[in-house]
Amino acid sequence: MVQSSKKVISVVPEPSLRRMPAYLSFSEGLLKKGQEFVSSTQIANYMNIDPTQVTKDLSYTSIVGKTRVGYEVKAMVDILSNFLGFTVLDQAFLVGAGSLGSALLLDDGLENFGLDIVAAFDVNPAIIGKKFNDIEVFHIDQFRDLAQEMKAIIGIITVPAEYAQSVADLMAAWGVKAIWNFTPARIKVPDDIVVQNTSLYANLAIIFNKIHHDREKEI
Ligand SMILES: NC(=O)c1ccc[n+]([C@@H]2O[C@H](COP(=O)([O-])OP(=O)(O)OC[C@H]3O[C@@H](n4cnc5c(N)ncnc54)[C@H](O)[C@@H]3O)[C@@H](O)[C@H]2O)c1
Repeated sequence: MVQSSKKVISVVPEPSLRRMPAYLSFSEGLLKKGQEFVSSTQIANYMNIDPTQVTKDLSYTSIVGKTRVGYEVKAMVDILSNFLGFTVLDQAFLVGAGSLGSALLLDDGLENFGLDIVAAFDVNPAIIGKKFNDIEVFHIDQFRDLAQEMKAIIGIITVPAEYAQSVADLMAAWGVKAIWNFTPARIKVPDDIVVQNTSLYANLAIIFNKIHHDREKEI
């Protein structure tokens, strides 16, 4: 079999992608302090990982290190924020403007990471018509019409778990490309829709597991 010498552009492994926002935040800090170059060892020490892992992760991007000096900090900030999609704003809808949903609507930080929530939906008459951070909450029955008008491509689900699938169906029928699901329910959507499940509680379970394990070791 003839091996092609052409470089294959590979899909970035999820663990590498998960580390990249931390590389970005670290290099932004260095840039503020006026540091021009950073080595993979310095990044690795900050991250508490091996320098070869840093080099491997960054090799998925177009960042190129220079022998002896390392990576140029400004280029790292620019390339990583582009690579992670943080420099382009993508529009999103949020369904379920209760305590978690409204907190997300009030979070200005999401825009810095490329997420622009343009409208929210709920079924509670006490919430409909309210604005959080200038984002209006509409009745869910208005979803189809407003989706047509606003053309958001990301759907955020923050409803009680039992309604997650029906909301996901509505979003899929409209044509979102990705769903950020904060509910503990596992939703089913067509394969071409990206689904990311996020749970603070899962992280809490890891914390508890670790501290309980350490406590057992002490006994
Ligand atoms: N991922 C996490 O870390 C995390 C953290 C907190 C809560 N949650 C989950 O997020 C969800 C919301 O939690 P919460 O504490 O904000 O609850 P909440 O009750 O405060 O808010 C839920 C909102 O959804 C609305 N709603 C209900 N059915 C709807 C429907 N069919 N269409 C549109 N809106 C509808 C309700 O009126 C309410 O405003 C739950 O599934 C919860 O388990 C996840």
